[in-house]
Amino acid sequence: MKKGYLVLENGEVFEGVLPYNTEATGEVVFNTSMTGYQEIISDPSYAGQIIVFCYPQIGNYGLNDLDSESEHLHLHGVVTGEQCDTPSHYLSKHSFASELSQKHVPSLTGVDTRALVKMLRNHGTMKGKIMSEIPAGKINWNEGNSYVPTVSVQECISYPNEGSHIVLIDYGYKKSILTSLQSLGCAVTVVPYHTTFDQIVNLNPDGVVLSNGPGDPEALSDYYDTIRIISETYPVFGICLGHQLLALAHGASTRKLTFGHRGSNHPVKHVETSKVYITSQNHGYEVVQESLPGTGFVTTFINLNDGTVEGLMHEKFSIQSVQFHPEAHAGPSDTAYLFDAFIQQITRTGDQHYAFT
Ligand SMILES: NC(=O)CC[C@H](N)C(=O)O
Repeated sequence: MKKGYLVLENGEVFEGVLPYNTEATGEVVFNTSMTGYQEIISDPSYAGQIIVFCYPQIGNYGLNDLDSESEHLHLHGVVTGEQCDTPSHYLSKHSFASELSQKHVPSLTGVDTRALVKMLRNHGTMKGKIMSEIPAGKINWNEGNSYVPTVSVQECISYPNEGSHIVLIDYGYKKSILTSLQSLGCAVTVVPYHTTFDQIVNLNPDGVVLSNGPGDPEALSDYYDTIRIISETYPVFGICLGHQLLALAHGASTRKLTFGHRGSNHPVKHVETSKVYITSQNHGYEVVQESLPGTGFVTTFINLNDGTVEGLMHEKFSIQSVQFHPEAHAGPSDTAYLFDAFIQQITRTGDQHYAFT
């Protein structure tokens, strides 16, 4: 295999090998999950990013036909310590390396990921390039931060069912959000990120879910007004990017975390009950706690590692949101009950503020 390099914005270079010859540019982020690499690489929220896997060997149980979170891979690249090319699992259909090469995702392996992650933790997330040679001249680091249009559906897609009708606004939704709603009997209509309020009214939903998605939530500022009106009209549940957008739409602010939360074991505390849940997370931005007074939002969950906001509930409107992933995949399903709580909230009349406990 050919030598390759991860060249970082701060000038640091990490050497590895290129399983095949490709180049990539993206925001270099790390994920601490020990398992779940198939779900992680297929999560559309990673669009525009190069994922460094902290776990030393990736690929040993292969990839199957069930666990992908989207049909296409939207991430820009993958960095690993070691890739296993001889997977062993009864459901395995192909190897990690073959999935990446077939779907044209650049990867670099044989990298000292421990040193790389330590550096990212100290210096913060930064851009990087996977390259076959270290360039002599200056690198152009300008890359877009607006990946939602590339991952969202182009047209509405309906999934009929007997129960409540949920409109899922797609900023890059994970399949598990759809299946979590379907498993509760919900009929789901997935709609593009730019769907107008009137178009949503025409769909006559019982509730609206705002999905996860890639990039800086402020890149979607054109849609704050629509999101605010939707959330003042229908019961709404926001997940990750959806949570950030709800906060922004109601006047709160967001900011970038130094190195983000990406992994399958992030502890959060439910403020009202002090119960602790282990959650799946993948985000680089946070809702700023100090920006919440006056917005009508109260904090429902906090992250026990760094005290950041992990959940919100509106005092007046039927709005709940979480920064973590109740659909799990990859990760524990401790908070899967939140989908159920949302549907119960919709079906109860006159009880807008069903507590998420
Ligand atoms: N998974 C997500 O929805 C991520 C939200 C946002 N792109 C962030 O990184 O914070």
